[in-house]
Amino acid sequence: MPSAVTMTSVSAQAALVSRPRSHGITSYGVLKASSSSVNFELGSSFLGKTTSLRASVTTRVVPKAKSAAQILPEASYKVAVLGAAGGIGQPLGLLIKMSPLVSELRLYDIANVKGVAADLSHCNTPSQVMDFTGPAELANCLKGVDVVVIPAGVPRKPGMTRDDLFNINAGIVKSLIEAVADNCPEAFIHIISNPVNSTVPIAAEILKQKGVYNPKKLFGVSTLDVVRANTFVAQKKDLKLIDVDVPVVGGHAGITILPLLSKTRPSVTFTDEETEELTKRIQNAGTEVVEAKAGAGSATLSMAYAAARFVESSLRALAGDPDVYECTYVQSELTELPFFASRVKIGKNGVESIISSDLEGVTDYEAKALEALKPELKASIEKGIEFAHKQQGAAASV
Ligand SMILES: NC(=O)C1=CN([C@@H]2O[C@H](COP(=O)(O)OP(=O)(O)OC[C@H]3O[C@@H](n4cnc5c(N)ncnc54)[C@H](O)[C@@H]3O)[C@@H](O)[C@H]2O)C=CC1
Ligand SMILES: O=C([O-])CC(=O)C(=O)O
Repeated sequence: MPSAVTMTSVSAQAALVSRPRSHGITSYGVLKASSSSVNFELGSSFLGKTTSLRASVTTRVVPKAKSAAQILPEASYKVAVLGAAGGIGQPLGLLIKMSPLVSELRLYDIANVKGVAADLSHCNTPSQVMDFTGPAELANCLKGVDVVVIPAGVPRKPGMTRDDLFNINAGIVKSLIEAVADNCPEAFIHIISNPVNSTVPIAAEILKQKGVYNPKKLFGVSTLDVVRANTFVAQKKDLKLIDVDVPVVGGHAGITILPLLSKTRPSVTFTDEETEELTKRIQNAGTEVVEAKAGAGSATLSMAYAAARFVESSLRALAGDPDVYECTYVQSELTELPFFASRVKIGKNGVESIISSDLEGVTDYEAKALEALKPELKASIEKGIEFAHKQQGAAASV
């Protein structure tokens, strides 16, 4: 049975909830994307910092006046993590537990989740932690949630590509998405499980088969590519990290990861050698971690950080922040491919618009890299769709 370990402490909440001065949305500043179009002043975050974030997309959005309820938002969102006892799931649970916007943190895994939940529940932050083990408890985990994050599945070992995970992870994602479709079809769905280039199309097909597909609410989490690009560029160019924002488009594997360095904010120039070196490093950063871990898995901590940022952005969008932009892999008409990662504007109902300007006026290097990634990304998308169709055919013939 699912168990709930409640922690309620008004003082804990007061310690965490920031009091934004110029904007109505509470957030913990370090996880906020720096891709907003207005200047924010966030009050004290859980790290006690005041962070000012600069404009970095071209369209200026003027925030509307807020009602009293919006100025003091409550921790009111329910977030489920599927695969919560894993390498990503555990630190991700911790970071979500620290969010002042979350009222319930529901942790699901096929094993070992009870201990993770008991442990996290002792943190004196607003959310209630609940644990759910195994398929029999999955429906209860999902009912009524606002955001579902899926890091369930096996990670790479040295020598493997992300596509080598397809045979195991495709089936895991399929079964979890079926449960999402049955229990919380309105939720934002964040897919972390690799190969993201294929698992997102699988999820879309399963949701279609169930008659509940909403392309605005299905997101492949490619935030880690942006996080890495921002870090590496800031290091290379000796820039203040919080200011740097590099859009990363395409997909989430090898050459399909395309950082648009020419679109870096603040504007910065790169030599051809720097462009080549940074692009390759960003594309191979996952492999860099896989090799350093030498068989013990792939990126977990930086991934949890990136996923928590994407959750936080989604919750701010749900709470009415009019200024939420993230790069994410979604159904898209930006190119001839049906799924493509790019910067999108996220609102209460999911993707509000796909930002096309990042693909305009790119360098020759970027234009060539964009053409070069398309065949691989197309094949990965088709592989996912074909898998979902075959599964449907097999189910129908039983
Ligand atoms: N999108 C991205 O940028 C990134 C994606 N990943 C991917 O995330 C996935 C997870 O990585 P780790 O957490 O390191 O792996 P892990 O093996 O440490 O954890 C995976 C967890 O999933 C659970 N699990 C397996 N089958 C499940 C099912 N049917 N239902 C619920 N839970 C299930 C396992 O029990 C385990 O606790 C991998 O596929 C990895 O490639 C990793 C890093 C970055
Ligand atoms: O490299 C991997 O297998 C995990 C991953 O997607 C990343 O770290 O970007």
